Amino acid sequence: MVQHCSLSKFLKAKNKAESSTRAQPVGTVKNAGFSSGRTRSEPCSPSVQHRNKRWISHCSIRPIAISHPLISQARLQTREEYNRSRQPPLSHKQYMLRFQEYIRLPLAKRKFCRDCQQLLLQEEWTDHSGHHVMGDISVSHLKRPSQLLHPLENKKTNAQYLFAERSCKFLLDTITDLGFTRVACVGTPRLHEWIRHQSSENERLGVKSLLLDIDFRYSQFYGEEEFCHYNMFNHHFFGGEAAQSMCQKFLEEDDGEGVIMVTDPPFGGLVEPLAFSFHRLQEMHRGSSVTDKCKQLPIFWIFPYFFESRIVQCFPEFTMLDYQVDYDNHSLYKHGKTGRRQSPVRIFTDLPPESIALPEKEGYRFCSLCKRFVSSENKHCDVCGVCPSKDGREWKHCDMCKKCVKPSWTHCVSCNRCALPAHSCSGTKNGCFTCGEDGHKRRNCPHHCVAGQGKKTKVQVKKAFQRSAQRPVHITAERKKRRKNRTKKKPLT
Ligand SMILES: C[S@@+](CC[C@H](N)C(=O)[O-])C[C@H]1O[C@@H](n2cnc3c(N)ncnc32)[C@H](O)[C@@H]1O
Ligand SMILES: [Zn+2]
Ligand SMILES: [Zn+2]
Ligand SMILES: [Zn+2]
Ligand SMILES: [Zn+2]
Ligand SMILES: [Zn+2]
Repeated sequence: MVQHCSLSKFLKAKNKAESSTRAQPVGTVKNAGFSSGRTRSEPCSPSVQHRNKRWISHCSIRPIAISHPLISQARLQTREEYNRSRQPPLSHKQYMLRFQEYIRLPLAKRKFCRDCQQLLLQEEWTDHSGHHVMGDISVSHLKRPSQLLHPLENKKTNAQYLFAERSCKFLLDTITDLGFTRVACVGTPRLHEWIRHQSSENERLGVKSLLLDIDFRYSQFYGEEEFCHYNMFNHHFFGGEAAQSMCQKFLEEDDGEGVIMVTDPPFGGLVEPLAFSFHRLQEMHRGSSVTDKCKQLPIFWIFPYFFESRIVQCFPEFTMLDYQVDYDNHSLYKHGKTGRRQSPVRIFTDLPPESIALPEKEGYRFCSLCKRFVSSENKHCDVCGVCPSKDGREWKHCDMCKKCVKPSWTHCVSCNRCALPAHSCSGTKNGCFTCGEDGHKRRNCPHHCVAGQGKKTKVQVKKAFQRSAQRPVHITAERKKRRKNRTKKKPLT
């Protein structure tokens, strides 16, 4: 393992990194939170389905608008009004006052409404009669809100896939091995609570965590120094300047040393707007210090491996680790052992890969030629000079294609490339025209820009962000159907 001093040397050296583009001022965003257009005392449906729908609609992540010359003032105003109407009924401060009142209640009086996803004070019980109400909410429940709250379930926008303990443990062990003492958890509520839990059990660990997430339910459990209601698709702090400066203070503490950001965005999200926000968080971390411009906030960005080229376009210094991130509530994204599917979710980082030891007891090994830890099946190819596998299986070298390919592919003479034996030689019927892979079309191809355009400029990234911010709200039934088919379980090909 590379020592901590070499890590900081590395960080210094690489921080000649591009200074990212200044964001357009964020105008309006679609809000998330408890508000459903009804007041807290109005009854709400007890059905689980209804509950999920309600949360999904409030936590949908499509970034709406930034100030833009093509968006009329009137339209911006309408959106602002709409967003105001979606604000949660209480402020973060008010939720905290409620929480203090709540923890003073005896255990028998601590109730939680599962339909409304809300901690209940005694005077609210009658409003929730007929709802699914849990009693005896203990301190350990309150310390593990991600286990109490129902994961949001909208597959397209805001599915809350929560880390399995194995992944939380791996992430925290790695973070502490690398010498970090503060973690900005962007969209990683379970990691945040794991860090807080472990740090309270073991004082010597001493790792602090700040959660930034759009899921406003967490403000019932965490104070303003532990949680910011944040939209990572347009770098918007719902709590305004106060919340933003809380985050800045956290990032700048200890002169910006010892802090890392870990993010696990919803996979349906576009890479560019996310990268845009992460660059802005890095700017916040650099703060106003003129002397130490080279200091950069390191990132663990957790995302599926097939987004590698897109992420690398936005963060050229990032590499992908072989570690397979595992989730509790996603049957597809499980660590592969004994016939289970392998998880396609990986960690992208600007830290040197050789500094991140992957657990040997899970089959990872160090490749001294690639100078990084790789999965057990990922065999080094002497021709390509790398351990080539992306999906964790052993890939094979094709002399005709001059690269390593998936084990299930064979070389097709008419297409002059490797593909699945059952592929259609016209090349375009089912798969992607650019890379030939099934499961997506050319416009969504993660290799598309690499093949066609090369690295994206900051202006292109910014434009993509703006375009995504202006997309219409509606999705046609046809598009919905296509997406549904795409997300159906598919075996590895
Ligand atoms: C795939 S889950 C990751 C959870 C993580 N694996 C964990 O266990 O801690 C995505 C997370 O991002 C949050 N999220 C979704 N859209 C967001 C947005 N626009 N801004 C900030 N957070 C968002 C969700 O609430 C959720 O917590
Ligand atoms: Zn209720
Ligand atoms: Zn290798
Ligand atoms: Zn090869
Ligand atoms: Zn081939
Ligand atoms: Zn062919």
